[in-house]
Amino acid sequence: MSVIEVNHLTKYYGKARGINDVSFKVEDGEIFGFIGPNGAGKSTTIRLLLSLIYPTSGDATIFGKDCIKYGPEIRKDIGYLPSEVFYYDRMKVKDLLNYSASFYPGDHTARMHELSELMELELERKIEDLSYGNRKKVGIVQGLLHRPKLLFLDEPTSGLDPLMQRKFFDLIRDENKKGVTVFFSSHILGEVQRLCNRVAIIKEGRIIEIDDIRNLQKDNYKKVQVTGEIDASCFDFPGVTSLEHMDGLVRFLYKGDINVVMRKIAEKTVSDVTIEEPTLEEIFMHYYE
Ligand SMILES: Nc1ncnc2c1ncn2[C@@H]1O[C@H](COP(=O)(O)OP(=O)(O)OP(=O)(O)O)[C@@H](O)[C@H]1O
Repeated sequence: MSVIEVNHLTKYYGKARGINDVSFKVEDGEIFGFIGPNGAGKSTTIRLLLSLIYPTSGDATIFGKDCIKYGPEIRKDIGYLPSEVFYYDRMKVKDLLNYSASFYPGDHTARMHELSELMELELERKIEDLSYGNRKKVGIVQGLLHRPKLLFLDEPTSGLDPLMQRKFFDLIRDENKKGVTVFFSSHILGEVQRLCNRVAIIKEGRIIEIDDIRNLQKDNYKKVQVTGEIDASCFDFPGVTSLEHMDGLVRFLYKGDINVVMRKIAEKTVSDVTIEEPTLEEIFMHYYE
Protein backbone atom coordinates (compact mmCIF):
# COMPACT_ATOMS: atom_id res chain seq x y z
CA MET A 1 0.00 0.00 0.00
CA SER A 2 1.28 3.46 -0.89
CA VAL A 3 1.64 5.94 1.97
CA ILE A 4 0.42 8.79 -0.25
CA GLU A 5 -1.77 8.37 -3.31
CA VAL A 6 -2.85 11.45 -5.25
CA ASN A 7 -5.48 11.11 -8.00
CA HIS A 8 -6.10 13.89 -10.50
CA LEU A 9 -5.92 16.53 -7.80
CA THR A 10 -6.82 20.02 -9.01
CA LYS A 11 -7.01 23.26 -7.08
CA TYR A 12 -8.12 26.64 -8.37
CA TYR A 13 -8.08 29.67 -6.08
CA GLY A 14 -11.06 31.37 -7.72
CA LYS A 15 -9.82 31.67 -11.29
CA ALA A 16 -6.13 31.39 -10.34
CA ARG A 17 -4.43 28.07 -11.00
CA GLY A 18 -3.00 26.28 -7.99
CA ILE A 19 -2.39 22.77 -9.35
CA ASN A 20 -3.90 20.94 -12.30
CA ASP A 21 -4.60 17.19 -12.58
CA VAL A 22 -1.76 16.10 -10.30
CA SER A 23 -1.34 12.33 -9.72
CA PHE A 24 1.49 10.44 -8.01
CA LYS A 25 2.19 7.85 -5.34
CA VAL A 26 4.72 7.82 -2.51
CA GLU A 27 5.70 4.41 -1.18
CA ASP A 28 6.40 3.41 2.41
CA GLY A 29 9.94 4.35 3.53
CA GLU A 30 10.73 6.62 0.57
CA ILE A 31 12.30 10.05 0.64
CA PHE A 32 10.30 11.56 -2.19
CA GLY A 33 11.52 14.82 -3.71
CA PHE A 34 9.03 17.36 -5.05
CA ILE A 35 10.77 20.03 -7.07
CA GLY A 36 9.62 23.01 -9.06
CA PRO A 37 10.20 26.75 -9.29
CA ASN A 38 8.35 29.39 -7.26
CA GLY A 39 4.62 29.27 -7.86
CA ALA A 40 4.70 25.77 -9.43
CA GLY A 41 2.23 24.39 -6.88
CA LYS A 42 4.37 22.57 -4.30
CA SER A 43 2.85 24.19 -1.20
CA THR A 44 -0.66 23.91 -2.66
CA THR A 45 -0.16 20.15 -3.06
CA ILE A 46 1.07 19.77 0.53
CA ARG A 47 -1.76 21.91 1.96
CA LEU A 48 -4.30 19.80 0.05
CA LEU A 49 -2.77 16.59 1.42
CA LEU A 50 -3.02 18.00 4.94
CA SER A 51 -6.61 19.12 4.18
CA LEU A 52 -5.72 22.67 5.22
CA ILE A 53 -7.38 23.64 1.94
CA TYR A 54 -9.87 21.72 -0.20
CA PRO A 55 -9.51 20.55 -3.80
CA THR A 56 -11.56 21.81 -6.72
CA SER A 57 -11.60 18.22 -8.00
CA GLY A 58 -9.73 14.93 -7.57
CA ASP A 59 -8.83 13.21 -4.32
CA ALA A 60 -5.95 11.88 -2.28
CA THR A 61 -5.34 9.23 0.37
CA ILE A 62 -2.71 9.00 3.09
CA PHE A 63 -2.14 5.64 4.84
CA GLY A 64 -4.95 4.36 2.56
CA LYS A 65 -7.51 6.82 4.00
CA ASP A 66 -9.19 9.75 2.32
CA CYS A 67 -7.38 12.97 3.28
CA ILE A 68 -10.50 15.02 3.92
CA LYS A 69 -12.77 12.41 5.53
CA TYR A 70 -10.07 11.10 7.88
CA GLY A 71 -8.05 14.35 8.16
CA PRO A 72 -7.82 14.58 11.98
CA GLU A 73 -6.99 10.88 12.35
CA ILE A 74 -4.34 10.92 9.62
CA ARG A 75 -2.69 14.09 10.95
CA LYS A 76 -1.83 12.38 14.25
CA ASP A 77 0.85 10.47 12.37
CA ILE A 78 2.05 13.35 10.22
CA GLY A 79 4.79 15.89 10.89
CA TYR A 80 4.69 19.13 8.90
CA LEU A 81 7.31 21.80 8.51
CA PRO A 82 5.71 24.69 6.55
CA SER A 83 7.83 26.87 4.28
CA GLU A 84 7.26 29.79 6.64
CA VAL A 85 6.60 29.46 10.35
CA PHE A 86 4.48 31.88 12.38
CA TYR A 87 4.30 31.64 16.15
CA TYR A 88 3.01 33.47 19.21
CA ASP A 89 5.99 35.82 19.67
CA ARG A 90 5.74 36.23 23.44
CA MET A 91 5.92 32.49 24.19
CA LYS A 92 9.09 30.73 25.23
CA VAL A 93 10.30 28.03 22.84
CA LYS A 94 9.81 25.43 25.58
CA ASP A 95 6.20 26.49 26.25
CA LEU A 96 5.36 26.54 22.58
CA LEU A 97 6.76 23.06 22.02
CA ASN A 98 4.98 21.70 25.12
CA TYR A 99 1.74 23.26 23.91
CA SER A 100 2.22 21.70 20.50
CA ALA A 101 3.08 18.30 22.03
CA SER A 102 -0.08 18.42 24.15
CA PHE A 103 -2.14 17.78 21.01
CA TYR A 104 -0.63 14.31 20.77
CA PRO A 105 -0.98 11.45 23.26
CA GLY A 106 2.03 10.55 25.42
CA ASP A 107 4.94 12.41 27.03
CA HIS A 108 7.26 14.05 24.51
CA THR A 109 9.54 15.91 26.94
CA ALA A 110 12.61 13.69 26.45
CA ARG A 111 12.22 13.88 22.68
CA MET A 112 11.90 17.68 22.84
CA HIS A 113 15.21 17.93 24.73
CA GLU A 114 16.91 15.43 22.42
CA LEU A 115 15.87 17.25 19.23
CA SER A 116 16.57 20.74 20.64
CA GLU A 117 20.06 19.70 21.68
CA LEU A 118 20.72 18.23 18.27
CA MET A 119 19.50 21.35 16.46
CA GLU A 120 21.17 23.66 19.03
CA LEU A 121 17.89 25.31 19.92
CA GLU A 122 17.63 27.21 23.21
CA LEU A 123 14.40 26.24 24.93
CA GLU A 124 14.34 29.13 27.40
CA ARG A 125 14.44 31.88 24.73
CA LYS A 126 11.35 33.82 23.69
CA ILE A 127 10.17 33.32 20.11
CA GLU A 128 10.35 37.10 19.45
CA ASP A 129 14.10 37.04 20.22
CA LEU A 130 14.87 34.30 17.70
CA SER A 131 16.43 34.78 14.27
CA TYR A 132 14.66 33.47 11.16
CA GLY A 133 16.89 30.37 11.14
CA ASN A 134 16.25 29.66 14.82
CA ARG A 135 12.50 29.95 14.28
CA LYS A 136 12.90 27.40 11.51
CA LYS A 137 14.58 25.09 14.02
CA VAL A 138 11.54 25.42 16.29
CA GLY A 139 9.45 24.25 13.32
CA ILE A 140 11.76 21.29 12.76
CA VAL A 141 11.57 20.18 16.40
CA GLN A 142 7.83 20.75 16.43
CA GLY A 143 7.37 18.66 13.28
CA LEU A 144 9.29 15.69 14.69
CA LEU A 145 8.27 15.85 18.33
CA HIS A 146 5.42 13.34 18.21
CA ARG A 147 7.39 10.73 16.20
CA PRO A 148 5.31 10.96 13.00
CA LYS A 149 5.28 8.15 10.41
CA LEU A 150 5.11 10.63 7.53
CA LEU A 151 6.95 13.91 7.31
CA PHE A 152 6.09 16.83 5.00
CA LEU A 153 8.99 19.23 4.60
CA ASP A 154 8.24 22.38 2.61
CA GLU A 155 11.47 24.21 1.71
CA PRO A 156 12.95 23.07 5.04
CA THR A 157 16.49 24.43 4.80
CA SER A 158 15.83 28.11 4.05
CA GLY A 159 17.43 30.15 6.81
CA LEU A 160 19.65 27.35 8.14
CA ASP A 161 23.41 27.80 7.92
CA PRO A 162 25.39 25.05 6.08
CA LEU A 163 26.39 23.28 9.31
CA MET A 164 22.78 23.19 10.51
CA GLN A 165 21.62 22.06 7.08
CA ARG A 166 23.97 19.10 7.33
CA LYS A 167 22.73 18.23 10.83
CA PHE A 168 19.18 18.53 9.60
CA PHE A 169 19.83 16.17 6.66
CA ASP A 170 21.48 13.65 9.01
CA LEU A 171 18.43 13.87 11.25
CA ILE A 172 16.05 13.28 8.33
CA ARG A 173 18.15 10.33 7.10
CA ASP A 174 18.08 8.81 10.61
CA GLU A 175 14.32 9.23 10.85
CA ASN A 176 13.97 7.64 7.42
CA LYS A 177 16.12 4.67 8.50
CA LYS A 178 13.72 4.21 11.42
CA GLY A 179 10.89 3.91 8.86
CA VAL A 180 9.61 7.47 8.46
CA THR A 181 8.42 8.31 4.93
CA VAL A 182 9.51 11.78 3.84
CA PHE A 183 7.90 14.14 1.32
CA PHE A 184 10.55 16.74 0.58
CA SER A 185 9.54 19.84 -1.35
CA SER A 186 12.28 22.13 -2.56
CA HIS A 187 13.57 24.25 -5.42
CA ILE A 188 17.17 23.55 -4.40
CA LEU A 189 18.18 20.70 -6.66
CA GLY A 190 21.44 19.81 -4.95
CA GLU A 191 19.69 18.95 -1.70
CA VAL A 192 17.00 16.91 -3.45
CA GLN A 193 19.75 14.99 -5.25
CA ARG A 194 21.57 14.34 -1.94
CA LEU A 195 18.57 13.17 0.00
CA CYS A 196 15.84 11.71 -2.21
CA ASN A 197 15.31 8.35 -3.91
CA ARG A 198 12.61 9.46 -6.32
CA VAL A 199 11.58 12.83 -7.55
CA ALA A 200 8.56 14.49 -9.15
CA ILE A 201 9.07 17.66 -11.15
CA ILE A 202 6.15 20.11 -11.09
CA LYS A 203 5.83 23.00 -13.52
CA GLU A 204 2.98 25.51 -13.74
CA GLY A 205 0.74 23.28 -11.64
CA ARG A 206 1.34 20.05 -13.59
CA ILE A 207 3.65 17.10 -12.96
CA ILE A 208 6.00 16.86 -15.93
CA GLU A 209 8.19 13.96 -14.75
CA ILE A 210 8.33 11.37 -11.97
CA ASP A 211 11.28 9.03 -11.78
CA ASP A 212 14.11 7.56 -9.80
CA ILE A 213 16.90 10.12 -9.57
CA ARG A 214 19.33 7.58 -11.07
CA ASN A 215 17.00 6.87 -14.02
CA LEU A 216 16.57 10.56 -14.63
CA GLN A 217 20.32 10.83 -14.97
CA LYS A 218 20.77 7.56 -16.89
CA ASP A 219 18.06 8.16 -19.49
CA ASN A 220 19.17 11.67 -20.06
CA TYR A 221 21.91 13.01 -22.30
CA LYS A 222 25.59 12.52 -21.48
CA LYS A 223 28.24 15.20 -21.63
CA VAL A 224 31.11 14.04 -23.83
CA GLN A 225 34.49 15.74 -24.13
CA VAL A 226 37.26 14.48 -26.43
CA THR A 227 40.78 15.97 -26.58
CA GLY A 228 43.02 15.49 -29.64
CA GLU A 229 43.58 16.70 -33.18
CA ILE A 230 40.13 15.69 -34.46
CA ASP A 231 37.68 17.18 -36.88
CA ALA A 232 34.51 17.98 -34.88
CA SER A 233 32.28 17.15 -37.87
CA CYS A 234 32.94 13.42 -37.38
CA PHE A 235 30.70 13.66 -34.29
CA ASP A 236 27.90 15.29 -36.20
CA PHE A 237 25.47 12.35 -36.13
CA PRO A 238 21.94 11.74 -34.73
CA GLY A 239 21.70 12.13 -30.94
CA VAL A 240 24.47 14.74 -30.79
CA THR A 241 23.61 18.33 -29.84
CA SER A 242 25.54 21.45 -28.78
CA LEU A 243 28.63 20.33 -30.72
CA GLU A 244 31.56 22.67 -30.02
CA HIS A 245 35.19 22.66 -31.12
CA MET A 246 38.00 24.73 -29.61
CA ASP A 247 41.78 24.33 -29.35
CA GLY A 248 42.00 20.57 -29.82
CA LEU A 249 38.91 19.92 -27.69
CA VAL A 250 35.55 18.66 -28.98
CA ARG A 251 32.57 18.90 -26.67
CA PHE A 252 28.97 17.82 -27.17
CA LEU A 253 25.82 16.42 -25.54
CA TYR A 254 24.68 12.97 -26.59
CA LYS A 255 21.46 11.03 -26.07
CA GLY A 256 21.30 7.46 -27.41
CA ASP A 257 23.40 4.28 -27.52
CA ILE A 258 26.75 5.22 -25.98
CA ASN A 259 28.50 2.48 -28.01
CA VAL A 260 28.01 4.56 -31.15
CA VAL A 261 30.08 7.35 -29.60
CA MET A 262 32.68 4.91 -28.22
CA ARG A 263 33.20 3.35 -31.67
CA LYS A 264 33.57 6.74 -33.28
CA ILE A 265 36.16 7.79 -30.67
CA ALA A 266 38.05 4.47 -31.12
CA GLU A 267 38.57 5.30 -34.83
CA LYS A 268 40.55 8.41 -33.85
CA THR A 269 43.80 9.07 -32.04
CA VAL A 270 42.80 11.00 -28.91
CA SER A 271 44.69 12.12 -25.81
CA ASP A 272 41.76 12.23 -23.38
CA VAL A 273 38.05 11.39 -23.13
CA THR A 274 35.48 12.21 -20.45
CA ILE A 275 31.84 11.10 -20.46
CA GLU A 276 29.79 12.58 -17.63
CA GLU A 277 26.23 12.20 -16.32
CA PRO A 278 24.38 15.49 -16.21
CA THR A 279 23.67 16.85 -12.72
CA LEU A 280 20.06 16.99 -11.60
CA GLU A 281 20.34 20.74 -12.04
CA GLU A 282 21.21 20.36 -15.72
CA ILE A 283 18.34 17.91 -16.27
CA PHE A 284 15.98 20.25 -14.49
CA MET A 285 17.03 23.25 -16.55
CA HIS A 286 16.60 21.14 -19.67
CA TYR A 287 12.94 20.43 -18.69
CA TYR A 288 12.31 24.05 -17.93
CA GLU A 289 13.67 25.24 -21.21
N1 LIG B 1 -4.28 31.73 -1.38
C1 LIG B 1 -4.06 31.85 -2.67
N2 LIG B 1 -4.85 32.61 -3.47
C2 LIG B 1 -4.63 32.73 -4.79
N3 LIG B 1 -3.65 32.10 -5.45
C3 LIG B 1 -2.81 31.34 -4.72
C4 LIG B 1 -2.98 31.17 -3.30
N4 LIG B 1 -1.98 30.33 -2.87
C5 LIG B 1 -1.27 30.00 -3.96
N5 LIG B 1 -1.76 30.61 -5.06
C6 LIG B 1 -1.24 30.47 -6.43
O1 LIG B 1 -1.13 29.10 -6.75
C7 LIG B 1 0.04 28.84 -7.50
C8 LIG B 1 0.89 27.79 -6.79
O2 LIG B 1 1.40 28.36 -5.58
P1 LIG B 1 2.22 27.53 -4.50
O3 LIG B 1 2.42 28.41 -3.31
O4 LIG B 1 1.56 26.23 -4.30
O5 LIG B 1 3.60 27.30 -5.27
P2 LIG B 1 4.99 26.76 -4.73
O6 LIG B 1 5.49 25.80 -5.76
O7 LIG B 1 4.87 26.28 -3.34
O8 LIG B 1 5.88 28.06 -4.79
P3 LIG B 1 6.93 28.69 -3.73
O9 LIG B 1 8.19 27.89 -3.92
O10 LIG B 1 7.08 30.09 -4.21
O11 LIG B 1 6.33 28.58 -2.37
C9 LIG B 1 0.76 30.18 -7.66
O12 LIG B 1 0.47 30.70 -8.91
C10 LIG B 1 0.17 31.03 -6.55
O13 LIG B 1 0.16 32.39 -6.91
